Amino acid sequence: MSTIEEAPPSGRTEAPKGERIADWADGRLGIYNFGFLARKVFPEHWSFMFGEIALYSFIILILTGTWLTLFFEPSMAETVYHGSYVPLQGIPMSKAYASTIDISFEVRGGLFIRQLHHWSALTMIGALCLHTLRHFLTGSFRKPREVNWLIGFVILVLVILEGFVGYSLPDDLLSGTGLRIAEGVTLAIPVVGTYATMFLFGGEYPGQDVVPRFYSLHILLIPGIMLALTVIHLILVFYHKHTQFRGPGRTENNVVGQPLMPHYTAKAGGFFFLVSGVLALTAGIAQINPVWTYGPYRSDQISQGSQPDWYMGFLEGALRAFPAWEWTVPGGYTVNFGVLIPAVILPTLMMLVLALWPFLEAWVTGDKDEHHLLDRPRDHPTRTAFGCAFVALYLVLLFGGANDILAERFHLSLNQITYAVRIGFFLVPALTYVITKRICLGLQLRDRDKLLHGRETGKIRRLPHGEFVEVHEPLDRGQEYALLSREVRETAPAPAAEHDGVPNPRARKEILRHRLSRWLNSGQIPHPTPQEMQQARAHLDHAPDGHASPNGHLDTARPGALQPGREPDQELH
Ligand code: HEM
Ligand code: HEM
Repeated sequence: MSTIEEAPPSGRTEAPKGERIADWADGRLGIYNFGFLARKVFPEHWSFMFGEIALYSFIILILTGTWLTLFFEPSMAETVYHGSYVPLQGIPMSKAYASTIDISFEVRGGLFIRQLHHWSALTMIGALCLHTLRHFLTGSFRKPREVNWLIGFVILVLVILEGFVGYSLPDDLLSGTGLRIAEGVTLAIPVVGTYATMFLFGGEYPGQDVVPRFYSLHILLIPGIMLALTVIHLILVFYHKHTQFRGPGRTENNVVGQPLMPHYTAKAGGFFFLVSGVLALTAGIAQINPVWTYGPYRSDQISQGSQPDWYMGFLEGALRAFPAWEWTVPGGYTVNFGVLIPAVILPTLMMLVLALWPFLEAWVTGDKDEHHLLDRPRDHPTRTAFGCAFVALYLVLLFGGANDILAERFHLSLNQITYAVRIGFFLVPALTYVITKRICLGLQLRDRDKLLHGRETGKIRRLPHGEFVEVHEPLDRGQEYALLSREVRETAPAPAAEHDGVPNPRARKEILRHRLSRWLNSGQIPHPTPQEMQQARAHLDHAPDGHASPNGHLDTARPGALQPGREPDQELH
């Protein structure tokens, strides 16, 4: 006979407290509808962390910047310094400069927060440049992410502007020198330059308005737009889902990785504290922008060895290296090419290429497909070489911006450095292009070699007849798949000169496209054929001392077919 035992009454008449709070919130905010976000999948790769570093530095900038607003006085009204920094005692200066000195020496923790703000700014811009480079080199900007690339690009321009504007706020001799250059550059813009300068400075340079104006831009307008764009940027990353590198089980239709809750949240949270910790440590021990040593700004003075923050250095270099060309237009107007070309036209062209690259590439390749799998930089040698040449050009100009420091430290002639920068401007990017392309081709050949002959293990064996051989191990199935799944791109066909006896009206445009597409797709080492793979495998299997291949035939026609089951989670597009 069986008895039914009833559980003793728990005494609980309502749901647990946590559930009640959740129900309460759901009734008002509909939070249960967002449950799917918890299962959002994030693939893992070290290069994805640059965006996170930028985000965390931005958060620290907002926090430290808000703190600085409590003590900084954005005014160019004159005051006389009577604070604790003796060398500046009794010196007239603007209130902006005096308040920056006070933040540094009078306010408790002020110097630390100022330095944390400045180091976070430098780190954020550095991380964003690497973030941009990683997207460029892996082709993540292709359809459907072109708009997100453009949004990112606008953020990049804004953050550089924000950095420059913030750097100008303390009104010290160094930042004033930077502002003086900005004035010169604005003046060099034909037709509107003079009006734009008057508008910017509220009259003749330096005037009384520039610091309060820059202050509004720095704490309100620019960070406000940046924040809004960053939110849209991240929503779009969620919406498009993340890209991923090729590998077993990874297709154009899924994302394989760790879910947002709890893995990614825990990891990202830890990483936030790590980034903050490193920034705080740097701010605590590494001095940056010691404005008290420069003194207040005076338009008749300039300090020796003036250098902007690193991200503005390329403009400085371009200005220093460009010849002082001028052209006086009939009527008595002077066009200052020596400033206009290096400081306005050159950076605008560089920025345009960067902003429009996804659209140029899509037009040249005629590719209308969505891409969620990333290219390895070596597999797209022309794009990679172009990106590296771009970085090389930037670095040459950055180097040129430090010509006085280099001349002084290394006892070189300033003029020789300037000539080296002029030659390097053309030569270094061209050499970088050629060398990078060769490296990419070499790496592709190595991949092919690995597929056909296995991985070199570094183990040397002696055969019975005395010969020494290196043991080659076949790649495991996952590695083999990742290498073989590389996309083979096709070149746009050469256009016909005429159709049915009628000249093709779009022939010139199509020829241009065909040539560009040939250039862009050049340097693709073909995959080994199935016969080559079979022969190589047979050879490896029977090699005197190689390991037997564990692999059977690799089915590359079904990319999703290989599911090693190592990854914990996946999401479909
Ligand atoms: C991406 C965002 C930002 C960047 C790149 C940035 C950059 C900078 C830089 C380089 C300085 C000069 C620091 C120095 O004196 O050594 C500065 C100063 C300043 N920033 Fe920011 N900033 C950002 C956001 C903000 C925000 C959001 C606020 C306020 C809400 C803010 C408030 C200030 C103030 C008050 C100063 C003047 C104080 C001083 O120079 O010590 N900043 N900023
Ligand atoms: C405040 C500035 C920015 C923040 C906080 C930010 C953050 C992020 C994060 C966290 C991701 C996902 C992780 C990753 O793929 O690395 C991402 C993706 C992306 N970012 Fe940014 N980003 C910023 C600026 C930029 C810039 C300057 C560009 C390029 C010009 C850019 C282009 C992209 C693209 C195309 C993706 C999608 C790629 C993918 O899904 O794999 N972002 N961003």
